Amino acid sequence: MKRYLLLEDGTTYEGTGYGYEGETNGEIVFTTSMSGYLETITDPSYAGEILIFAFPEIANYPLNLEHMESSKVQVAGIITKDAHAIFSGGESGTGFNEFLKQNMVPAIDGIDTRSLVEKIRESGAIKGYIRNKNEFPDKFEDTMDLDLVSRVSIKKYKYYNSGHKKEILFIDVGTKNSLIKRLSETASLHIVPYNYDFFNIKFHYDAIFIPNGPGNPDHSSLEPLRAFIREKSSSMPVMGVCLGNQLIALSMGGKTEKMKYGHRGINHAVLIGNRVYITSHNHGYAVNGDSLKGTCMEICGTDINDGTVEMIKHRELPVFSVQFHPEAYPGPYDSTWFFNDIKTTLGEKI
Ligand SMILES: NC(=O)CC[C@H](N)C(=O)O
Repeated sequence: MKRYLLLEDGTTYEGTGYGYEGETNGEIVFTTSMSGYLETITDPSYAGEILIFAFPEIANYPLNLEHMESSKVQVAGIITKDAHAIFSGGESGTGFNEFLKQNMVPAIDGIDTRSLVEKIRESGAIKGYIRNKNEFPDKFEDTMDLDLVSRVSIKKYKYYNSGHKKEILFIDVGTKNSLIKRLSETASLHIVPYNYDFFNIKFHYDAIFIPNGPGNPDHSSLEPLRAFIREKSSSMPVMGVCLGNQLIALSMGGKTEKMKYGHRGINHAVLIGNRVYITSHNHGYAVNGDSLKGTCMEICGTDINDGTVEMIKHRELPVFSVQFHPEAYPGPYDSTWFFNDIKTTLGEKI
């Protein structure tokens, strides 16, 4: 079945449709990961985004549903060069095509993803539609302006007792399962929605953690959360990953900005101190380094290729966060020391 990718700049790409038969729209972004396709498409940070796999062969190994990073596929759509879409097998017995149908996510294959990625590298992330007809919509919606966190955040408080005495207030702005798993190796978790009644919390907790999540970190719906981080950071450890890192920077008087086309992939080199770590990335926004001047936060890690701020910490207090993904999934384990830092911050032995 023919399907079309329609871009805001007037370009049309024709391909073969697979997955769900409806249409979709979003910001078109690309990942350079060669593996971990299931972990990637189920990461809630991708809400509102149509994902191009820059690596040509995708879904060429079976789905193992245990590797899902949330309960469903979160990308708005998928663009591939050569997806092994009907490949079935593995524990689930479900092929990629069938899985995307069940998850109501449209995909398009046979696209010249190399030229598309080059276009985005030149002009920046672009809005687009995947449609069954070659007909441009009246308007290209800016999905990054939407309150995406409300779509993916947990709806009700949940206690995750991992047998550890220390307790973390884990604010779910769109977490990946692997982050919950990694943190639960250090503490029990009070997992709360992003819009929880933060100033009336009755239970005890020793630290706050804010994970990854979709959309613009400066969105107005996140202001009560930023105010809470601002207030609590003077009295207890606050740590974060990706969206969490951006929210901490904003809370402390810094600014964030939209990147030209973001970082999405699993081999981004980050310099921290005098060491380079190969890290997993998925971000379209970044902390503006200059905006931290005169604040209590300092930059302690940057991306080697473009200087993007990748780690910040408080000059005096135990408040620190990373833009990259130390939990990997998918990605290399170079930066798992981040979880040891959390452990020692909580007074636990490594
Ligand atoms: N993975 C994330 O947490 C992404 C954070 C934010 N939505 C961004 O794109 O930069």
